[in-house]
Order: sequence, then structure tokens, then C-alpha cells
Amino acid sequence: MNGVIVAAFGRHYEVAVSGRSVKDGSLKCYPRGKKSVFACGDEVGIEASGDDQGVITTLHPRRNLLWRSDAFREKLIAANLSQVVLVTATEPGFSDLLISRCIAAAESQHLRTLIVLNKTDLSDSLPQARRMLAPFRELGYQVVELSAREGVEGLLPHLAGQRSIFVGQSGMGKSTLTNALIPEARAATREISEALNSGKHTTTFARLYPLDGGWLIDSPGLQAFGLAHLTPEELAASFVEFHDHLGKCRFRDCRHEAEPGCALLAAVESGAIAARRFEHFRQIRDEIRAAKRQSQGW
Ligand SMILES: Nc1nc2c(ncn2[C@@H]2O[C@H](COP(=O)(O)OP(=O)(O)OP(=O)(O)O)[C@@H](O)[C@H]2O)c(=O)[nH]1
Ligand SMILES: [Zn+2]
Repeated sequence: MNGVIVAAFGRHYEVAVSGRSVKDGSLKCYPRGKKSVFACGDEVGIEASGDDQGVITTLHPRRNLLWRSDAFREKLIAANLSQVVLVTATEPGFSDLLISRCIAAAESQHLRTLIVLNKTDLSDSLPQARRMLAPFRELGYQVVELSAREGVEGLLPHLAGQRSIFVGQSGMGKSTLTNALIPEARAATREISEALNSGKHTTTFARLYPLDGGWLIDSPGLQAFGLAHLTPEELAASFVEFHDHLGKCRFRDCRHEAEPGCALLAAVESGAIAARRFEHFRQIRDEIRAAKRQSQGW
């Protein structure tokens, strides 16, 4: 049998069996190998080991993998996506550095990024949120503004037929959006909240839901998004506005710090690259270097 991982709980996984509805056909599965790690969206081969249990025997090749890492750990986020939907909100404030990180992770896997600006009903904070997103909009990343409380119809055409994941900081409204889009998600959330005996719900694991010819993953709020698995060159390539300037520095091993004839610094100077984005690049790159030193035990 084949299936798709719809939830990852650390040691076990929930797998939706191909050809059955998710509700009827999901099995609690354990990996055969002790060290195997899977992500939501992974396509796997399984063998039933009981009425509602199974063993994951194979991982089918991944089309892509969204993940994060620091010097010591890797965290798989989701696999086989067609797009990353970055959820931001007017309130509470959000980090534009985290947006650059998510976009870099997506671009490095050749995944499209869509930005959602939620909670537009909180209109006092709307101008500031728009200002934060302007540099990304200028790069061509589409921003969909909406209020999950008022309606999510505007987002549906962007999700139809896609394999999407909602990522973003805690409190941006990912689960509220998911619940508005997917009735079964609402039921799942209620069950968990009741089980925890609290009205407040914060997402603690990613879950995949079928949606309009594709699927959607709701994922826990992100605080950190390390990119230690990228090389500085891969990171630079994932900043789309750097493309025209890469390879044009005077020195082939230019570190884009203060070297004469640095094409990136010149582009920042001329305004072709936003200074803020270049700052993000440098900060993430320095982190990548530090992580490499740490993991090598320096
Ligand atoms: N005013 C307003 N509040 C909203 C809107 N969407 C969500 N909220 C509220 O924002 C809070 C956080 O929403 P969640 O959906 O739990 O946020 P999340 O991104 O899933 O958070 P984590 O699960 O912690 O990652 C909740 O109190 C929601 O009711 C909106 O459009 N307008
Ligand atoms: Zn340079």
C-alpha cells in the first residue's frame, strides 16, 4: 500500500492510505528503521500491521523538502509542496528577517512563496504591516490581504489544486485560516482543545488536510528558522534580486563585505538591492558560517 504522511508525532506518523478518504483510511504507522525521519507530505510505502496500524517500509523520492537546521539539529517541516504560504498579520508585529529566512528556504527548493497579510480588520496596524511587506512585494512576491474573521474566499483561488503549507510566527492566524477553509480541521482543533481543557489552542504539530484538488498543511508557529544546511552561495542564490549581480564581483571569492569592486555592495549603493534585504543576507550568512564552525567543534 502507498500513502501520504498527514501528521508527524516524533516517533509515529499518521498516514492517509491512497485511495481511501483521510478519515477512514488513516493508519498509525511506525518507521521500520529506527532512524528514519519523515515529514508531512512524504509519500511512503506501508504494510498493515494491525487493524489501524502499519509500518512504513519505503520513502518515495521527494520532489522537494522544506526544512530548517542549526549547527546540531535538523527539523523537517514538509515535503512535496507546490508552494509555501507565509502568514503574517497586522498584530502582533512580525519579523521581516523571518520572512527572508522562509523565502530563502523555499527558493532554495524552487518553491513559490505566497504571502498572506491577515487581520486586516485591525486597521490601525495595517499601514505598518504593509510597509514591512513592501520590499517583498517589490521583489514580485504576491501579498494577499484578508481577515480570517471576515472571510477567506480571497485565498481559495490561490490554494486550489496546490500543495501548500502555512508557515509563520505564532499568533498570525494560521489555524484560524485553516479552520475557516477546512471544516474537518475545526473539528480536530476542538477535540484537542477539549482534551487539553483549554479554549486557547496553539498548534504543536503539523497536519495535512485535503483541499480542493490539492492539500494544505497547518504548521506550528515558528520562532527560529535556521538555514545551516545551505552554503553561503546557495543562500545568495535564494535572494532573487541578487541574481543579476552574482558572479560580477572583481574577486571571484568575494565575501561581499568591503571588497573593492563588489557587485552586490554596488547594487545596494545604487538601490537595486534593498539595504534591508542585504542586511538579512549578511546576518543569515554569518549564522551559517558560525554553525559550520560549531558543528566542526571549533
Ligand atoms: N482580529 C482578528 N483576529 C484574528 C484573525 N485571525 C486570527 N485571529 C486571532 O489571532 C489569534 C491567533 O490565531 P491562531 O489561528 O491561533 O494563530 P496561529 O498562527 O495558528 O498560532 P500558532 O498555532 O501558535 O502557530 C487568535 O486569538 C485568533 O482568534 C483576524 O482575521 N482578525
Ligand atoms: Zn562581492
